[in-house]
Amino acid sequence: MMIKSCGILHSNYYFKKINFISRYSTKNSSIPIIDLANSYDNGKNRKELAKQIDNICQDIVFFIIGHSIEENIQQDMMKISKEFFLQSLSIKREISGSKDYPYGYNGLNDENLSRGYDKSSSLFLLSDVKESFSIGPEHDGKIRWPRTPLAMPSIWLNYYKKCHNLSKHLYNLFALALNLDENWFNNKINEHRSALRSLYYPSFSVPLPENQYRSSVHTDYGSFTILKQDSIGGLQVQNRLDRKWIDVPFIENSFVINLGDLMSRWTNDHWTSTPHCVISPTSKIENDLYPTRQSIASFCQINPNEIVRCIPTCCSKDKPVKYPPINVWDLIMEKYLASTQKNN
Ligand SMILES: O=C(O)CCC(=O)C(=O)O
Ligand SMILES: [Fe+2]
Repeated sequence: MMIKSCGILHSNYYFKKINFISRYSTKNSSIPIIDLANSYDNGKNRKELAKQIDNICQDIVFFIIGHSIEENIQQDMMKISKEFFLQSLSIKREISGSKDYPYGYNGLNDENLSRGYDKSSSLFLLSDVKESFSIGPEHDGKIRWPRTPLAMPSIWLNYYKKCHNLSKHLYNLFALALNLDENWFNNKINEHRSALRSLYYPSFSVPLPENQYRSSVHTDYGSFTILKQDSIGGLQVQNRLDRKWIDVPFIENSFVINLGDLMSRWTNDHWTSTPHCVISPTSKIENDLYPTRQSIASFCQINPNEIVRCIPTCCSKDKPVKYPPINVWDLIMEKYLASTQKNN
């Protein structure tokens, strides 16, 4: 219904408070779901949503729905990645990472993410039971693609572009949530080094030992991660307030957003990066195997030469700066080399 007052037309809808947040709750967890659909065209909505994002980021990860990445594009990405992983090891090993090219293929036992997170407890852990393939941005030199599948470059680059566009929207919301100008992050991501990584956790027939994970406990290195997972489960995150580990369920056509280490540094721990891991499945499927699992992580990184220091709105006399300024790429490489033990 339209209301006419003082010559200005308003619709009732305009005044209605939009509910952006719902929650996925189980007996021992509750994870917020943010619907972005109404946040694209309307600045007022973005500000309203940003206030709620500030509260959520002080606590835990969140899901996003109503985002801009079409479902068929997500499915193509999962499908072509699976085709890649099901090839012979020799083809996959043709593109492997190094200090100078921290992308490409990592096979079973090539990585232990907890080594870059908690050196002491990682000594007891065996390597992660997973495979991965990663790329960096096109503007950072030539991407090394596997020989096959032939359609991989076009599908991956399309997905990469979509994630970057979505990340720009999320950066704007995070800036508003931190009482900054909406564009505050723009000049920090114009030469970004965001990485796209597809993960494949193979099936197995006997339970993994207690000291082995599919992905061991870690925090991500960049600003935040846009994570797509399949319906198999296993992802767990640690709640900031009570430090409890909770399962992250599968929600169709959603992404999990978890904050990385740069957010802790920028915000002086007002928000912190979320420790997470992937545990092995507890039940077998028909063919007497524990099921495979797939996920796609888009790690949103900033310009490599950027110095990250506390955001002015996050420190005061009562909240002195905790972290010294740091060059971003140094921090990322330190963690990458620790978890992969690649020193050349
Ligand atoms: O596979 C997942 O769901 C999570 C993977 C992950 O946390 C990572 O690669 O950093
Ligand atoms: Fe992660």
